[in-house]
Parts: sequence; C-alpha cells; structure tokens
Amino acid sequence: MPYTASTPTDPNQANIRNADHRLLEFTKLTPMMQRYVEVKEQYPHALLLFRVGDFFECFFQDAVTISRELELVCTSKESGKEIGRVPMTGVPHHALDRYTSMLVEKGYAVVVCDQVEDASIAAKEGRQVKREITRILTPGTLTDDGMLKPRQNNFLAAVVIAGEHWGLAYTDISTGEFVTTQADSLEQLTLELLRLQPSEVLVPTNAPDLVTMLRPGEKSEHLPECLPNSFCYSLRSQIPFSLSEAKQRILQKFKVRSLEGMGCAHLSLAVRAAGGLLQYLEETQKEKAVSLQRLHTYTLTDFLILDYQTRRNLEITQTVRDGVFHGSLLWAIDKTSTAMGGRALRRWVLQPLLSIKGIGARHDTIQELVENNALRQDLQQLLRQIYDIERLTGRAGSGTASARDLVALADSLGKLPALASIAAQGISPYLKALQNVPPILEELSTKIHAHLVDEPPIHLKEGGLIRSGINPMLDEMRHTASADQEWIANLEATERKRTGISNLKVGYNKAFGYYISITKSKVDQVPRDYTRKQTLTNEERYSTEELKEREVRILTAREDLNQLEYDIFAQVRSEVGEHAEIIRNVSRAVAAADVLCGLAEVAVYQNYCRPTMTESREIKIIEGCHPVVEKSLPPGFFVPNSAFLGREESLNRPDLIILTGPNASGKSCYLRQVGLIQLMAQMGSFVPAKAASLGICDRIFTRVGAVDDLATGQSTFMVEMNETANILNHATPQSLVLLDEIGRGTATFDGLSIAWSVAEYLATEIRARTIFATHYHELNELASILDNVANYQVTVKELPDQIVFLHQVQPGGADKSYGIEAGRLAGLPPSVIDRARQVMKQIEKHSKIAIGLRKGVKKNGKKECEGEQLDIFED
Ligand SMILES: Nc1ncnc2c1ncn2[C@@H]1O[C@H](COP(=O)(O)OP(=O)(O)OP(=O)(O)O)[C@@H](O)[C@H]1O
Repeated sequence: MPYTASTPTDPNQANIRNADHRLLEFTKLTPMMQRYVEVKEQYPHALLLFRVGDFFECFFQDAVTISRELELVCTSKESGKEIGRVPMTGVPHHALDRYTSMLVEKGYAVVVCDQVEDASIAAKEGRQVKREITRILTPGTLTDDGMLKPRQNNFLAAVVIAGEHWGLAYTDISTGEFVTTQADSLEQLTLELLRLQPSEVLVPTNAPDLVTMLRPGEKSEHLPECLPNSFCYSLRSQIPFSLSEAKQRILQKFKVRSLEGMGCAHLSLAVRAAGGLLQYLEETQKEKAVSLQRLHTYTLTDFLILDYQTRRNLEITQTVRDGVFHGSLLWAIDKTSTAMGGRALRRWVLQPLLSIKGIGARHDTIQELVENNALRQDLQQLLRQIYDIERLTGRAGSGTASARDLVALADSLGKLPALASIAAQGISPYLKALQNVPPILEELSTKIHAHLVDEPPIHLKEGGLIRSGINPMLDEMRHTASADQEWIANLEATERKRTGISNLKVGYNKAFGYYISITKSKVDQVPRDYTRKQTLTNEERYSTEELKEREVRILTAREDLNQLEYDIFAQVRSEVGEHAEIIRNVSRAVAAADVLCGLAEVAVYQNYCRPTMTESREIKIIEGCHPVVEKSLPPGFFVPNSAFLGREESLNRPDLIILTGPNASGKSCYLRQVGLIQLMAQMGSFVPAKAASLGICDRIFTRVGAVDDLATGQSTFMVEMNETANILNHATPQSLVLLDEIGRGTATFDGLSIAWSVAEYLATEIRARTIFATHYHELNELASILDNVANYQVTVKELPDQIVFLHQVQPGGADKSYGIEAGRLAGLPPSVIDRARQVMKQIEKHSKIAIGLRKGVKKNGKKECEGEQLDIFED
C-alpha cells in the first residue's frame, strides 16, 4: 500500500517541514499531530498505524513496508535487512492493542491514528482522508544519538536491608505480577534491579550505600549504568517494613491465614519488602490502579548469574554500539506470536536456569515442536489470534478495562479450548500445562460475548454496549426511548404540516437540547405556542411545551439507560476481575508455549541442535555458530567453530584457552558465541551448533574491549581492571569466563604482566573455564607450563598483497600478529609501514622474552620451573 504525498496547501503544514514528509497527508496540524512531529523526531523508528473504520492499516515509515502477504515488515534503515514482521491483514480495531503492544514490546514507538472523516467523501473531493493521532505508545527513553533505549517498564520495587542481606519485592503495574525474593549481597540485589529496570524503587534510609548508588546519574561498580532517566526512588523512612506488620498486610490483602502457600513464610526480608510495597501502594492509592496477583516468591540462586557487563557484552537484549534491539540475541531468536510470549522470552533470556530438570522440560518441548511441524504451526496459528490476556485481565481486575478490552479478552479466552485440544496431541511438559483450561474461562468468554455487542464504542458512558435480551429493564427502557425517538422523528413532518413552513427543521445540540429551527424569513408564520430558545444570524430556534416534556423524558431516560448499561458492563468486568488469578495462570502457560514454539521455529530454520546438559564441567561445542552474526551473513558464509573446555579427571580438556589471531580474524566473535551458546542452552533453547554437551554454569563473566567511561571519569585501564577484579573475586570452577584483550589499556610490559598473572590465576587458583583472547603471543608460553591451558588461534591465509580471513579456530598459537599488514591495508603511507617493519626488527632483536622458558618439571599438574618463573624482556 504505497504512500503518495500531496503538496501542502494548508499554511499550518509549513510548521511540519522538519517532520517526515508523509505527515503532509494530514490536512491540519492538530496538537496531537504536533506531538507526532515531536515523537517522530525523537523516535526515528516510530511506526504509524492508522485506524480505518473497523480495520487498521499501516502506513510505512522509513523502515516499514507492507509485503504482498499483507504483513508489516520492518526493515533496518541502515542495512535494509528485515528485522521482523507482523501479519496485518484486515485486523479489526480491537486487535489494535495486541499489535501495538507487541510492537512496543519489540522496541518500537507506535503512533495510532483514527480516521476522522468519511473516506468516500474525501475521495470524491480528491482529498486525503483526515486522520488524528489518538495514541502514541513509546517503548522507552531516548539515547543521546536519537535511538530508543530498551522499553521502560512498569515495575515498582521495594527494598529492605538487614546486615549483608536484602529483601526485594516488586510489582508489574500493567499485569499485577507481585513477586518477592531475597538477595545475599548488594551485588545480587543490584543485578536484579538492573534486570528489572524499575521505574520506582523504595529504599529504606538505613541503606545509604544503595541510596547513593540509585541517585540519578550515579554509577558504581555494582550499578555501572544508572537506571533509566525516568527512574526515581523514594526514601521511605516511614516504612520500617516491620515483619509482623508486613505479614498482617499480606494476609489481609490476599485473604489467607498463612504465608505458606506463597513460599515466603521463612523469608523474613522478602516478607518485609512485600509488606512495605503493599503499604506504599495503599498510601499512594496506586493499589486501586493495580490488580495484584497473588504474591509469589522466587530464589535468585535458581538462575545463572549474568552481571551487567555480560548482559551488555553478549548483546543479549540490545547491541553494545547502538543500544538497539536489532542485532541482539533477543532479535535473533524472538519468534513469539503474543505480547505475553515476548515478555516471557525476555525474562527467560535474562534468567537462564541452573536446574537440569527445568532446562530439560523446555528442551523436551522444543524437541517435540521441532519434530512435529504441523503441531507447532497449528499452535502458532492460534497463538497469533490471542491478545495480551495478562494485561487485559490486569485492567479488568483494576476496573480500568474498556468494553473493547473485554471483547478482546473474551475472543482470546474463547480460543483457549481449541489451543488446549491442539496441545493435547503433544506429550511434552509445557504442552501438557496448556491442556488444563478451567471451564470457567470458557464460561466467562461466553458471558462477555452474550452481554457485550461485538464492536462496542470507545466511551463507556455513551451507551450501545449491551446486547438486547440481557436485562428486561434495559429492554423496557430502550423500548420507551425508541417510542420517544420516533415521536421526535415525526415531529418535523407534523410541524411542517401544522405551520405550513416547508423548511422547518428539528435539531439537537448538547447545550440547548431539542429545538425547532425556522429561517428568519418565515418567523411571521411561527405559531403562538412556540417559545423562543436561541437566535442565530439566519434562523430562530424554538421549543414547545410538549417538546420540552419529551426532551426531559428522552434525556433522563438516555442517562438512566446509559447508566444501566454501564452497571451491567461493570458487573461483567468485575466478574472477570474475580477470576483474574485463574486467567493469569493459564496466560502464563500460553506465554511459555508461545516462547517454546518460537524457539522451535528458530531451531528448525536455523538448524540448531538440542544440547545435552550435564552436571560436569564439560563445555563441548561441535561446529558452533554465533546466532546473530550467522543470521546476518548470507547462508553458508559463517565459518562454524568447535570449543572444548573443562578439565576433568579422565579427560584432557583445557580449563583455559589462550586464543590468538590477527585483528578482525574473529576472536571476539568466537568468544561471544561460546558464551551465547551456553546461555541459550540454559535458558532452555536449542543452540546454533552441530552438537553440544554442556555442563551447567553458575555464572558467565565477560570482559570485552576497552572503553573509556567518561561519565564517571574512569580511564580505560581502570574500567578494565575493575571489571577484571570483579571476575577474579567472584568466578568459581563452575563459571565460564570470556576475556578479550586484558591488559591492553596500559604500557605493553605492564599489560602483558597483568594479562599473564590474570590468566594464570584463573587457570590455577580458580580453575574457571576461560577463553582468553589476546594479542600478547607471549601468553602462549603458559600452555607449556600449565597442563590445563591450551593454545588456539584464528587462522588467516597470507597472499602476496592481502590477508584472507579464514575465521577458523585451530589448535596452536599464532606467531604473527599482522598488525603492520593491517595498517598497510588500511592505507598508512608506505614510508610509515617500512619504518614500522624496521622498528619491529630492532625490537625483536634486542628484546628476548623469556617467560618460563627454562626447562620445567611437572608436579601436580603444574610445571615447576627451576628459576624465576617470570623473566620478561630479559636481554
Ligand atoms: N566464524 C566466522 N565466520 C564468518 N565471519 C566471521 C566469523 N567470525 C568473525 N567473522 C567476521 O569477522 C569480523 C571480525 O570479527 P571479530 O571482531 O571477532 O575479530 P577480532 O579477531 O576480535 O578482531 P580484533 O582483534 O580487532 O578485535 C566480524 O564482524 C564478523 O563479521
């Protein structure tokens, strides 16, 4: 549906010259359009959705077109590559929410417009249809360079402290999710806050460190990036979150006798945080706006820990360079069909599991969905028709759902039995969970459909919501009202006949009610019983006793009627709200099934394999790929590489790999791909490899690249050292450590020494599974000293006038760095290159590096040297 821009004729349009030219189709710059212009400038990737009658169409922005199958296809502005698509064929307006929330979930700003005039009239007059923006939905805040930051969410959190330990409770205002947990350290707590990105955190005054840390703009080791700009926190000294008071509040709120069923009975800090949050919600009246789900508890130690740097370096939800969704892991694997599924996938990817059983249940389900294409496709087809049940139920529970929300909810609930019966063909755990749809949900769906009309109006108090035959009183009132309406309809003809005024009209407006309108030239024919109501330039408006009487009757009856309709609607809504907990349980199962169908689809199309998960320390990846780089390259271009890590009694695998290779050969890519494969396996996904056997990791650490942190005034080297210190202080033998270029931010010898000792410490003291990418070829010597260290290199082929990157990781250390060669290819002047070669020869001649070169003897897996182990650059 291509867009054709018209030439601006309205002077108002001059104001929008900076905006996208497509705005020219608006005929008037309303305040909302002005807002659109601002949004468009702020959010270059905003999509614009137009509502046209019962359907909405999408007008493409820079990056969006509509494909032949009528899907909304979003493509990257820079690369022109597709980044996602949404089916758009004849979507009824109540489906708008589903699509918009899905797009917002995926990181787009969405502008929704309503058509404000009849398209056929506009077409006849050769004009564009007038549209007005009704809603602008933005997913997050803007970065300095105009890109979208990840969506800002609706989390509200409360924290309590006792010694080293913390209680953390949070609620998602849009879904009513209400959760509590405990953290054993400040690091654990802040990691969780970073994952949640709450828009508000309540902090007690006795946690000054956290208070300082959360101050906007403040950065620290634990919170290296402050939470979003909109983030604010309240110091609630008045909320002592006392245990007994907190318990009382929770019991009262959920009308239960004990905390046992909520899993937090023994976790006093979690209870106090939850109680404090409840108190805050009550005090600030926010409680009325949230339909809280029953409190549940989770344990932070059930999940693989991904610290802030690792989330950033592995580009899990957004890319490092641009901070955008496109190019992230989530982008590569998100094939969810529902907004709930999208949210669940995000949770899963940020909280990979530690339990083999839990991971196995997800893998089993994916395997079944991979093997049974028809089952997966049938499920996905139905899932696409399901709206955001979680949020719609939340709105029903808090009394903010519109009639359209309820109809959308009913449509979705009505699909669940069919979904369950398709799932019944499966045997895996998550499909079984989908089979239990409580009958009450179907009853609710039927009830909503029986009560509400198919296309209810937006405004609840304007009537027209409830079907006939539902309430005798309503039917009676409608009957009376229609008799009066008929009387009014006949009045014009009656009065024309009585007065002989052929152009007499009966009209209505909100300020003056019903009136009889007579043109000025005919006023001498007005009967005596007419009383004047209003004088206009060319007409006089009158009323009669009878008309006044009818008017009062009609207006009162209409008000009563609308009120009764609203009451009936509110009753249905609150009935839905009463069953919110049951609906949410089912919606969680739907979201999980959606995630798994999506992951299965990715596994099928990208040829992923099911990893074997073990309790061992083994990391064995055969022909692994980087999920994002592979997807971004043409098929067959990515060179797969294997990885073997984790020394064990019987097996001679290394704990530490020293990875060398020229610039741009693929070291970082390899490093990240090993991390991503481990993470994907533990979140329950299949992995981009031919085969994989993976021991569970407790943490993944990464240290990639050297970036100055100007905001905190930390130098490249200090940032690097802080991050390295954090790794050395927290890594365990179960951890996976990925280090890229440690020691590059300082003088060569200092850097080399530090790189050496860090690698040695990791291999001998911690024995964490580590890949250490470096340009210091001297580190290859470590492999001859330590049994659990191996050298690998990324290979290149040298041709007379160029280097060909083979991107192949092979055993052995690289003996050449090709740095000067890279400089030559980059266009450094020949004289500079020649001089560099000369200088290098000199350095090589005069400096002999003797790092543990002396003959050593093996003892306890370590080679012991006769003399000093480290003699660097000794002549
Ligand atoms: N296995 C691979 N198959 C195909 N292309 C690859 C592979 N690995 C990396 N590449 C390509 O090579 C580019 C450079 O890779 P990468 O950044 O990992 O190199 P590097 O060795 O870490 O470089 P530097 O030392 O300069 O940081 C990547 O952007 C990617 O497009």
